[in-house]
Amino acid sequence: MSEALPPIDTAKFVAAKKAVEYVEDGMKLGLGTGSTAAWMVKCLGELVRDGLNVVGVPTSTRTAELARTQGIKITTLDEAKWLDLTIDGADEFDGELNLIKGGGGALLQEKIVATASDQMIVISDVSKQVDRLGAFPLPVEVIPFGMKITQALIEETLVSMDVAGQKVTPRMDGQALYVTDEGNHILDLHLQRIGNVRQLALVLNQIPGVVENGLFVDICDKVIIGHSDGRVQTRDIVTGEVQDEQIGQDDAGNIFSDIG
Ligand SMILES: O=C[C@H](O)[C@H](O)[C@H](O)COP(=O)(O)O
Repeated sequence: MSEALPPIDTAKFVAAKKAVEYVEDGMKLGLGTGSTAAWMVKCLGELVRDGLNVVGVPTSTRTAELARTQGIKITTLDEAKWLDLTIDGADEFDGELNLIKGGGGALLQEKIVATASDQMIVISDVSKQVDRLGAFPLPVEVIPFGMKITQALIEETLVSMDVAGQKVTPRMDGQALYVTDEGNHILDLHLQRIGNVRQLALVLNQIPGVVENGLFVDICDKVIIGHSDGRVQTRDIVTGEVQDEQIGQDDAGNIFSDIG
């Protein structure tokens, strides 16, 4: 049964629907994490049930569970070795398709998987598009041992780099520290605006105790931006091409999805 979606879900759904058009039979796919990526997994599940043969490497236990319920074959990155395409969401993206990721805590596996892919497509609603990254708190995954020292070293580094804001807060899950799929914690860096994204990404990873940061630089090739009226815009950073189109509408102009 066709069902009209609320505006934010429509934007995510149409971006996801467009992204799976890039999936070809036989591909090895990185499956992202988050509410937008979940739409992509559902759209992919529909194609798989129609006979598409793909194997997916999930970037979190949440995505692995969803992929299984959708009937998508999954494997590990080590088994797959290299991937054709990763499709994932983002918390922010700029004009060069640099990203902030990790709002859902999955940045480490997401970065490993995207880096091990020929291509990364980001799917997003238009609200994540920014001139400069940094309004969204930058997640940094740190090991539990000596976490307070790691936090202090990050704060010192931010001061020395003169990055605006500089408040660092441990991510919580109720009363306890948030624990990632890898058993680590997350520090959220409230920076407001990041001047030199590339430099900050490199410097953060030099600090002992930091496992990975949520800045994705030179990893994303294409962004598909969904709008609540069903329009999608696809921007390719490699070719510079920009394409606009309309996705799935009924006669009354409602965007619909048969995907449960
Ligand atoms: O850790 C989570 C991921 O990086 C997500 O892709 C990101 O937070 C965007 O999630 P959503 O699509 O739910 O906004």
